[in-house]
Amino acid sequence: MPRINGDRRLPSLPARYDKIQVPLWVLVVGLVARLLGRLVRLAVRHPFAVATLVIGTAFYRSTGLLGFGLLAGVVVLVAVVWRLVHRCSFDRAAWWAWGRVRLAFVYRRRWRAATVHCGLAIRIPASNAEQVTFDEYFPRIRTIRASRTLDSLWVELLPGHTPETWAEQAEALRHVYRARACRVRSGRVGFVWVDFYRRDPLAQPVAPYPVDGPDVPGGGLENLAVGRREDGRPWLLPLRGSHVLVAGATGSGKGSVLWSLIRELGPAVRDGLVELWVCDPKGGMELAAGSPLFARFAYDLPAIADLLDDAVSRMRARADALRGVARLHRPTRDEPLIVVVVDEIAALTAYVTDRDLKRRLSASLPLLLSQGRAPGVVVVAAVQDPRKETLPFRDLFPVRVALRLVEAEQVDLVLGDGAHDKGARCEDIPTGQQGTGYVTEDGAAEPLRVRACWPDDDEIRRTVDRYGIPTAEPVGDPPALPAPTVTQELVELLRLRGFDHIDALPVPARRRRRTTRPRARWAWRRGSRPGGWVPDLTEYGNPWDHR
Ligand SMILES: Nc1ncnc2c1ncn2[C@@H]1O[C@H](COP(=O)(O)OP(=O)(O)OP(=O)(O)O)[C@@H](O)[C@H]1O
Repeated sequence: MPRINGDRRLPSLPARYDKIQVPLWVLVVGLVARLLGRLVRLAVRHPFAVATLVIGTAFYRSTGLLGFGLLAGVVVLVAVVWRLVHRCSFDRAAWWAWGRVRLAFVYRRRWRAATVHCGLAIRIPASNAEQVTFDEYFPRIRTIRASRTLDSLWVELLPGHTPETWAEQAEALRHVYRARACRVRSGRVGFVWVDFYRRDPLAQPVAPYPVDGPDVPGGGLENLAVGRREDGRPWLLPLRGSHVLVAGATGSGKGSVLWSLIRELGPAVRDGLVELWVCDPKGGMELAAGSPLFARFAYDLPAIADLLDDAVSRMRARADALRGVARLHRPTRDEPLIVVVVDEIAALTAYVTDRDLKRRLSASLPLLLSQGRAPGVVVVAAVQDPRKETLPFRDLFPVRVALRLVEAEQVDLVLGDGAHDKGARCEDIPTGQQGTGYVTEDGAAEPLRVRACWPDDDEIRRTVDRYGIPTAEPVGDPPALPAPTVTQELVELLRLRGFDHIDALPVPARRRRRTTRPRARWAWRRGSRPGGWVPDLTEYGNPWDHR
């Protein structure tokens, strides 16, 4: 009769182990050896802490409390002098020491319980006939990096675990350690970084970084420092050889990302290595302030279509010239990097009603996005609604930034599938934290939380004054004339040209009422200006044209 279990043997049943009688001295020697082994292991793993403890105890025993206090005073004095002389190395050492303290007293203290309760430890049943037991395996913390904002633990994965296993438990770990946030980043194979954030470095607006001089973070067109990362380091955006899409609901701060980028390009614009071709389909309101920095600036649809067609022509000419010479264009003064900036790209794709314009725009934009990277014509675009119907060629942008979004589903549309599950909660970004968002970086599996710098109007003005090109001519309707300064000479000149009286000008109704006020008329007749009253002649047109 065939056996139910085939030819396999039955698993062995737990059985009572034989007891071995050992002499007492063997037991004592064994325990002492074990204790010594643990001490040696402790000294090897924590040499600094053990050395401090040993030296401190020895000093205390040989000199007493006074000597020990003196030693502590000398240590503090050395630390203060060190900090004053070389702040950078002092900070590094201080954060290192602080990290060790937190590792010992915060993380290691609750580590075993935390990993068991979050399902990150492995328990294998090892019961025998006498007792129910488990063999437990805990993930090991290999090292810690502490900084002002976060503690990063470098953890060795147990067999069968992946970075995703840990990412799923990030929220539970956050609560165990009372952290503001916990994120998991994959590291080398078999390891993960578990970041516990104590403070939010992005809570306050980020001041713009210097763009000139020795303190410039990043460097080059591959690393433009446009904001701050959650770990406190500068957020570096690659531009050369890439296209950048910034998606965010209205008022989420897309403008600050665009302005930070434009500001960072200021020195390269001044040196002639970059040309900014800017399209502002929202009527030029957002970006017009920077027009002296722009080689081309268009804010009505026909002008934008012309600009994009010209960009395609330049791209094709360059591609012909570079064929067989280089695989990626290197910006020079003769052939600068062309950065096409488009604020609200949906206005060029989804909301155009004119058929001809629509045809031209829907041909040029995908061409630039699919072929412009290598010949040095890159596109930086902002969009409010990232859905496929609004932006059909969204996937052609290698670098995508998601600011505050209206719906959770939009996160994956911008950053790629699974980004929301990996922690990019763009719908939870507070409305008051404009410029905050998530970005996926090359090689990083998890989205990175960032906040764009906030260049205010004064900073934009300073940038324009410093790096603007005086010859730049805007494309589109001519700009409004600046209000002329009304001086006595101007009034005399107007009289000479046939205007005997200021009332003879073609005054609009509202103005006429104002200029006929007795005080104002008196002032004009006397040829002086009453304090604080500056007549605005803009509505008259250019006074030099009145003949
Ligand atoms: N990085 C930032 N830091 C602090 N405040 C910011 C930042 N970015 C924007 N703001 C504030 O938010 C306001 C709206 O920003 P912005 O105009 O850039 O939004 P937007 O996304 O471009 O909106 P829309 O799509 O409606 O033009 C700004 O006027 C400014 O006060």
